[in-house]
Amino acid sequence: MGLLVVENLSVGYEKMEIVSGVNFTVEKEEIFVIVGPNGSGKSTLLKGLFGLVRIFGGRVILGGRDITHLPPYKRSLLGLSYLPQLGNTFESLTVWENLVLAAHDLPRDEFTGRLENVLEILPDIKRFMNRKVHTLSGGERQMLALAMGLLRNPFLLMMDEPTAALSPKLASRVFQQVLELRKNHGLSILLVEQNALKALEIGDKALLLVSGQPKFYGPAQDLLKSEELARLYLGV
Ligand SMILES: Nc1ncnc2c1ncn2[C@@H]1O[C@H](COP(=O)(O)OP(=O)(O)OP(=O)(O)O)[C@@H](O)[C@H]1O
Repeated sequence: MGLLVVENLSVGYEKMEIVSGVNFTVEKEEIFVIVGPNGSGKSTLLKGLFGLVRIFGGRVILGGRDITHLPPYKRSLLGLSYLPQLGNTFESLTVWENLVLAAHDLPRDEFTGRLENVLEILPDIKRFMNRKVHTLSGGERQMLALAMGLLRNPFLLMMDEPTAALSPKLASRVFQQVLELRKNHGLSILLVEQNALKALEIGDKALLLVSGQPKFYGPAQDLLKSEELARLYLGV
């Protein structure tokens, strides 16, 4: 049994089904990559896994438990963490205030210890702890969003295009961090990426979505090697 099992899942908005009939499994300590052209439904699928959009059919099983219809906060308490592409921080508040908010529903006495762990993983945050978020660079904001996700001690971290709007150098750092989170902290990571080539290089398994339909599911290396799919859909 995988850590996250997605069975014949279809998701969308109101009357519109956007993603249809998706099946995949994410194992412990696996990096799972979702790629596909613009508008193919990658973000919608991720939102579906976190309970933020309408489920049209299928099931989502986390650690053996059916979470298909659980609200997001309950999924979060079960160890699933979701970093959205936009609006993942509170701009007019300081970094410290954002971290406190991210942990608002956790036991108070756990906050200090968890924050220490997170600052060990992302020490750079200490440098801008008292700054307002709107004064941070794109890379610093992304780091804060990651810290907010990690504070919740997830075992499965879902990231929606964490390298969007970052320079190639900072994007490489994010990919490096993803590898370290797996290696040093045993996390599983589900990564939606525009930067398909780089993401597939660090990924174990991959799903290719095209117009809401799964076109490929299997080892990430196989997708990279498939000249036809890579050329047609990933611009490789
Ligand atoms: N709130 C919404 N209501 C209705 N349709 C939406 C909503 N959000 C997204 N869509 C539509 O769903 C489709 C899939 O969008 P989605 O953002 O999931 O794609 P994506 O693969 O993540 O795209 P990108 O790579 O450009 O971020 C698009 O046609 C989009 O216009």
